[in-house]
Amino acid sequence: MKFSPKNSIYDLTKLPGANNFFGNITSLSTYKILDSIILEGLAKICHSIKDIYINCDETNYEGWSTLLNSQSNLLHLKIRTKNTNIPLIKNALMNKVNTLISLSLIPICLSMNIFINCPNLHELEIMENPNFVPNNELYQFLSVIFPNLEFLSIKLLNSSILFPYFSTFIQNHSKTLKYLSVTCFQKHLLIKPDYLLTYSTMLIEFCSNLLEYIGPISIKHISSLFDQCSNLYRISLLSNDHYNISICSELEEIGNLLPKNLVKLKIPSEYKFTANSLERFLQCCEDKLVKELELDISRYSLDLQIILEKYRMKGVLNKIWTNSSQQLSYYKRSRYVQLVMGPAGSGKSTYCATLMTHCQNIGRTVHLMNLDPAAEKFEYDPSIDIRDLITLEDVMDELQYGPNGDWLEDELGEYENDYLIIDCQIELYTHFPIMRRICECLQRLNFRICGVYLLESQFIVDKAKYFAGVLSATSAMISLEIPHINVLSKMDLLEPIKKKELKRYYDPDPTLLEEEANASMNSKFHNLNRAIVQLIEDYNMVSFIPLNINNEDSITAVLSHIDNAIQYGEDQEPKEPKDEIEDFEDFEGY
Ligand SMILES: Nc1nc2c(ncn2[C@@H]2O[C@H](COP(=O)(O)OP(=O)(O)OP(=O)(O)O)[C@@H](O)[C@H]2O)c(=O)[nH]1
Repeated sequence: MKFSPKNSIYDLTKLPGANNFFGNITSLSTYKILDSIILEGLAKICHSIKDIYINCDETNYEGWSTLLNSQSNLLHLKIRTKNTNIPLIKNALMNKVNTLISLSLIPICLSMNIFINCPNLHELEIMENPNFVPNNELYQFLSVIFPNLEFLSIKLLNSSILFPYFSTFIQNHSKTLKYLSVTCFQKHLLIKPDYLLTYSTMLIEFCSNLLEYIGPISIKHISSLFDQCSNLYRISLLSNDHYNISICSELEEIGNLLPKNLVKLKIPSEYKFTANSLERFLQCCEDKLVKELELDISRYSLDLQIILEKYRMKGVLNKIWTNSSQQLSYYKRSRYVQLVMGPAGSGKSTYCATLMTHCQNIGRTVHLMNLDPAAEKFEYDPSIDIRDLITLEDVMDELQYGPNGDWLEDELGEYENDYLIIDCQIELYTHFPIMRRICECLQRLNFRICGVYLLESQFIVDKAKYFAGVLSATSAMISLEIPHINVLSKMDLLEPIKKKELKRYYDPDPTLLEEEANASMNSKFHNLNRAIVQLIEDYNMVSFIPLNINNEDSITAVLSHIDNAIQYGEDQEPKEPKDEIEDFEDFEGY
């Protein structure tokens, strides 16, 4: 059982049934929050926590200390904090860590000598601490051998003075290590060249068991790495330099020495090569590789694009990763769009702003796109703005002027994390075929589109307005031919009694509604009501999701319906070192 407490002033253990409910917790994590009352309460009833994740920068660790003291079988410990030393946690962990299987300290924030006796340690992730002067305890820790260590991830300062010690630590574990990641949380590693040479020699001499390697290697050792570590199936090289370095001959050599199971190769953008050497490399891939290759070369000049496309078509490259600023035009990754529609005042702009905030909070990148030349101000600056192409004055001068496909394609090409939210004006999809053209353009650019149609909840309880709303939503759905979700906006304004009544409309039975509508209308409208109900039934797609913008769960529910409609997340890539490095940029402020 997992438990992630949110901030609360209550002792949860006083709740009825708490012993049964919380007593079985095996995994506990807190995020940015440290509530001693909760943790001390849990300490009384939870004694079988195996997996602990402490993520906070506060200084009061009383609660965690009490909780850790009451545990006897810790297997996984993860700590993220900007604090440089946390003696309370250190004391609580004393003699409690010898059962650990995995340990992650980002950055190192405890005296490492408490971890010297962890015979079962299988995974270790540590980050150098810029404010933690290396002390004898750390050197001592780096001289210990953990007989079961298979996964090792080390994050360094860019010119780490500890690098040689880490290098020795790696060598000492070379027999068991399968996964090794040596990265830097700033953009560039700048290890002294002679340190790097010694490290590279060590790596190829001792670490032939590696299955995955992320880290630096001296240029002159690149081909030996491929030759000696023939079990590698994922390799991400990190440059140890700011400058461009030519690796033409190395690239050709690598081709001849490819580990046959290689599925991922990442070459840093500082490494340059010619189209000819790339072609020779890919030729070898075609001949030797058993599996398809995912290649991230962070380069995309036209000559390289043509060659890459040729080998992609042959299936040698299943994916081509690009860096953030540009994209390969043929790279068919999925991208996503929400077209937010609805009558004037239904809450479209408010919905867009709410979603932007929500996505920011959960760490999702989304961009706002404005298609309204008359728009004046936004809570979030649009990433793509029609006002860059056309002003309201232009529109008035030349009424025929609509969004221009070339402009749209140019703008859309810029985004790597492509999730766009487009705030649409009602005229765009009802009066002109422009929205359909935009949808076609987006689909050509490999966007998956979901229409999100907002209707005000207050109006919907009135049958006549319900029919009108459903017809306008259906008209948008039919004219655009894209997956479509109806959202009932402004639920926070609805009285509780009306909310109950509204539930019938979430997934309505049109026949019932027809009877109710007929009861309050003149009989000459009954045929019309019948025809509308028939239409709704034919499309069988009219249902509504309520949205209360003041309730995070409600926003999450709406977003997950939309994600489901466009299958967002289905082909998201795992986080790569580049992303991880960026994650730690906030440590630069130490
Ligand atoms: N209480 C509450 N007010 C809302 C909500 N959504 C929108 N509003 C208010 O309703 C009014 C119209 O909202 P907008 O987001 O501008 O609506 P819109 O659909 O973008 O309007 P147009 O741009 O004219 O088409 C504003 O005063 C908003 O503050 C909501 O969920 N709850």
